[in-house]
Amino acid sequence: MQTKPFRIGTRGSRLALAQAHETRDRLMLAHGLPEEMFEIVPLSTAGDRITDRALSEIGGKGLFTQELEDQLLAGTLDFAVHSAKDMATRLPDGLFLSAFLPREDARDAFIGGTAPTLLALPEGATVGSASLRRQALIRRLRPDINVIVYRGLVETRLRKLAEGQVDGTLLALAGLKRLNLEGVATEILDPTYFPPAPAQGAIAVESRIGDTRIDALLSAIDDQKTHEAVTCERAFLDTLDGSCRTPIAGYAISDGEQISFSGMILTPDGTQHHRVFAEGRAADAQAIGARAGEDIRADAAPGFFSSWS
Ligand SMILES: NCc1[nH]cc(CCC(=O)O)c1CC(=O)O
Repeated sequence: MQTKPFRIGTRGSRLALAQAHETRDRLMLAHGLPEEMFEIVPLSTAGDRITDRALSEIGGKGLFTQELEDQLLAGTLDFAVHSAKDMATRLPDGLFLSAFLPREDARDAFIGGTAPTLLALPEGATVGSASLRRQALIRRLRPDINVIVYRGLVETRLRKLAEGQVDGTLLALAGLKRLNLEGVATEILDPTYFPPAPAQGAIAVESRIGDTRIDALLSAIDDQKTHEAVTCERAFLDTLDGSCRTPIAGYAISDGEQISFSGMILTPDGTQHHRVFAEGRAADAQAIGARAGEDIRADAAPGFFSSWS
């Protein structure tokens, strides 16, 4: 009988803490365990400390996860809770994504200052986003808009908007909902023309391969449909580029039997894009995503990827 509390690693941002708490609450409910059996351990990561440069410039997704992963491997954490979207597609040896919580709304939200919708913004308006996917999608729809790099916590970005530094910004609706801030959204973007990032809206739990005690704990809260959808989207991303240096969107829906996937790649200036659609058995989620990545790569002209540099 386990007596020491399980140690749950998380980043220290309000969004990360909300996600760690949701995971803990689900585990308490699933196993009938008291709160004292879980200790939430917030850690500051390099990605949290460096907020003035684009992620793609400073080394990508690993910056948000390395401290947590080091402590998982050292055994000082039992598992870590992450936004699945922030996870690199290749994890350090010995670790895996063991569970996914039921997905929150995967769509992007527009938060407008000077106009309520992206299309209603005045000519030449400034929109803040650090995501290459959002930047490219904005430029595709509104080439006149001046897109500026805009990083930091959800709260910081909303403050800059309130101060008038930008005319609007984009955030994942999922993050806003988890912070009880969805009321700030002035438009919810249709995934058909503004497709979300792979794994957006999903919470992933990372743990050690072969830790059967933790596997048994976490399997009770794993949502199979989310697991399948995110597996498909991450396989697509991995086939194209596991980092966050390229504008890539991917969104899958699984009903537990069948999965359907749509993906999109863009040039950073938004002038060119390609789309792919795929469907098949949910059990083949990984292969379907990987195949869709190969198909879209074959469809793009040879110069498409090299023009990104
Ligand atoms: N890259 C930061 C990040 N990682 C996950 C979310 C939102 C929550 C989610 O997608 O699950 C955000 C902020 C945002 O994109 O608005």
